[in-house]
Amino acid sequence: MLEFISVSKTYGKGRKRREVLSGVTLALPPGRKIGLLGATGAGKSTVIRLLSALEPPDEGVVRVSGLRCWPMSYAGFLDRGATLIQNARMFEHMFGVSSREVAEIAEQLSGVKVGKFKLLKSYNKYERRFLTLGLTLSMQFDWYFVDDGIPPPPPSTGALMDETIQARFNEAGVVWATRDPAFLSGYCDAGLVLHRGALTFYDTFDAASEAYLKLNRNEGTKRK
Ligand SMILES: Nc1ncnc2c1ncn2[C@@H]1O[C@H](COP(=O)(O)OP(=O)(O)OP(=O)(O)O)[C@@H](O)[C@H]1O
Repeated sequence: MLEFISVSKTYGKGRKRREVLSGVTLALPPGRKIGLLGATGAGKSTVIRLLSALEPPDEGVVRVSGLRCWPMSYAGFLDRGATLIQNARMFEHMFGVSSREVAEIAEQLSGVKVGKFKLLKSYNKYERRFLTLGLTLSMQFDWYFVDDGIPPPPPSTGALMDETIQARFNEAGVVWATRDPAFLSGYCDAGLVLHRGALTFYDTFDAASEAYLKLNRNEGTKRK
């Protein structure tokens, strides 16, 4: 379970004050594929950062059972001044997994020729992006988060990367943020709708899409 208990989050002050979440309480069941729907600027990225613990709430508590991964496109967990195996050792330290296995999986998924003493900052940006994604997918988490999209996989190992993403996601809960419900239809089996500080869970993705589209239509009518 991943829970928000009376969670509030606000940016800015005075006229620039922007309340993204206003006292939200909800529980996300484990193992579900949850589409997070919100208009541009509604706060989807903020919700993803709160869910994945990259950012704390101003008020309230985020409670989780199981291991949370960082968002799929996040690279801030890497030490660019260290080698791949040194980064993998951090995984061993934090999660108790084998660093050798982590490094091997990351290398295989990335399709990058890894140098034993080569620091991550010495790879080119594509190689580093592929190694980052490889490390992210090197172990199984209980929750995954996608903000809009997954970074494009390397051409040489794209199929293996896609297969691995599918396998990891199948064994976990996923929260995937998008503005466009059509993009996630057929994949998600539950939904969250974010609108003006309120975040609502729907037990089916169709119900969430319908509620989201209705809110957008109403906003459109108000603006006319
Ligand atoms: N670190 C920050 N400091 C100040 N304001 C912020 C910060 N992060 C987000 N905001 C503001 O909070 C609001 C929600 O931003 P957020 O990026 O979470 O929305 P979003 O739904 O992901 O947007 P988009 O669909 O454009 O990606 C926006 O008004 C944004 O300007």
